[in-house]
Amino acid sequence: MASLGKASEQIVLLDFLYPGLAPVFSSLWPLFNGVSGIYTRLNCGLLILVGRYAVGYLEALLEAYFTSKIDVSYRDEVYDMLILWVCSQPFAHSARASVVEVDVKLPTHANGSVDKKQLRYSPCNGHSYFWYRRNLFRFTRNRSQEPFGSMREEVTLSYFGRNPSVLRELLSECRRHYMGFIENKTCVFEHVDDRWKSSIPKSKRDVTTVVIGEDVKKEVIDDLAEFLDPQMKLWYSERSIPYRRGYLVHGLPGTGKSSFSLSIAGQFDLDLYVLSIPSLSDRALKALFDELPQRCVVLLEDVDAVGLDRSQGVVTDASSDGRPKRSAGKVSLSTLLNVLDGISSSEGRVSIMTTNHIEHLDRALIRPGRADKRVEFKLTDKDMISQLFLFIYSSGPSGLTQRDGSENSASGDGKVNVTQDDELGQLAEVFAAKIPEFEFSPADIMSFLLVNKQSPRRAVADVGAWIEEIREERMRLSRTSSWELSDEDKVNDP
Ligand SMILES: Nc1ncnc2c1ncn2[C@@H]1O[C@H](COP(=O)(O)OP(=O)(O)OP(=O)(O)O)[C@@H](O)[C@H]1O
Repeated sequence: MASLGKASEQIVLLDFLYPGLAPVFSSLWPLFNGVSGIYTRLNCGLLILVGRYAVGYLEALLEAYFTSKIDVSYRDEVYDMLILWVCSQPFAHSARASVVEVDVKLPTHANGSVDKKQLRYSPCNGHSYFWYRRNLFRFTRNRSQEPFGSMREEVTLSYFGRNPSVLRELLSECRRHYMGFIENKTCVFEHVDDRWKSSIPKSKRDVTTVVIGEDVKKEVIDDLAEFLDPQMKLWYSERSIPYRRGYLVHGLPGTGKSSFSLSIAGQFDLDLYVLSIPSLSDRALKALFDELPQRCVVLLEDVDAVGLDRSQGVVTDASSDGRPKRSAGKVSLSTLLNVLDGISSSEGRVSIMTTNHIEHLDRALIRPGRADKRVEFKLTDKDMISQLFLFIYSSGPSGLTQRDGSENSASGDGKVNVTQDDELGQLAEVFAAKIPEFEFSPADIMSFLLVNKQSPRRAVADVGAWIEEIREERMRLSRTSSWELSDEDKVNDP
């Protein structure tokens, strides 16, 4: 009796502190005191259920009438903007549930160094609350697995208030943060199945660093500058001409086709969307083209891998003129033709198709309108070789020059010796004279020069031996492939 009296005193006290909750306390009291009969337990269960429902109801009420929210599409670049900002905020580091990744988008320090393999934490699978400009926000991110194994994310940003402009302010801040991050970089998008995903932004590559014939370079750049002129869009629309421009860049491997595409995207401050034709299906190609933004460069690599049955739109091993096709891709020619000049194609789009085998392309693909200009990237001539030499050994904008510690060094005292510009010019000429024209690609020459980047004199001295080495290696490779071919013939030959 004494304990019951004490209990009711305490319940009265609790009721005083939390008015209206006396029935709840009196139901729970026996449980805390070990006097838990069946009715008490039932009461508790019921209370928990009602409590849960009430909390859910209150949450829904709060969300419906007192919060503003924005759903952020995982497929959109704004997702990258938000996540980049979130990762830089203190609340991201204290989230109880988070995703950890090696930070591949780490900014490089001013001196060019990077802190290797830093970890990046971002809240995931739950809510995170944070304050921004005296407003309380909630960041919700949930990951789930899609039927075909790919990951899907749902991201929502909400704010406890009814003014949606506060949310937009925060997103503008994320955008500013992101724009600072991609300054002087080219945003490159690659495809994951039928979705675009941004990859690490690449430092803008100056067009002068891609050594091709100056006339070819100038022709393309002038043409593109004219096309992208703000007045041009109107000019095209007044004449009902689709506002698009297409280039076909062909040449042997390693002649700079991809590098040039990246550099012109950077030069005109356009994003680059890269499609590797051999790895695509018709469905994915259509979906990806549908999602291209206005004013961008879309790079279609290895278009010779496209299937060539134009009439049925199915992939076969034969070209439209009946010739056997070297290799058939999963993308049919009809689909590629359709997406290139379909009605829904994005305005202001610049497409660059690259191929190592122009002779395998169907005429329909390279007709004007789809490929307005054809550009051939050639193997190196004397001029290109000496340009590559000067490009490697001249001092860059940072003032960093090559050092020459070779035995032939002018000082001869073992000290590092910087080659003078006029001497460098002479060395470039000697170097170019030693290499036969149109035998090596710029990539071949670059790889040799990079090995000798500390010493232009050693490069000049060793280039003869390198040529012999490459020729022998090519001979060996061609013998191996012809043996493989004859083995295949034997198998096919009954
Ligand atoms: N003309 C060039 N000027 C400067 N560097 C070049 C040039 N061509 C190739 N390189 C260098 O060689 C490498 C490969 O070049 P790139 O990928 O642009 O060639 P590609 O023609 O696209 O080759 P592929 O046909 O095999 O895709 C790059 O690192 C690039 O810097």
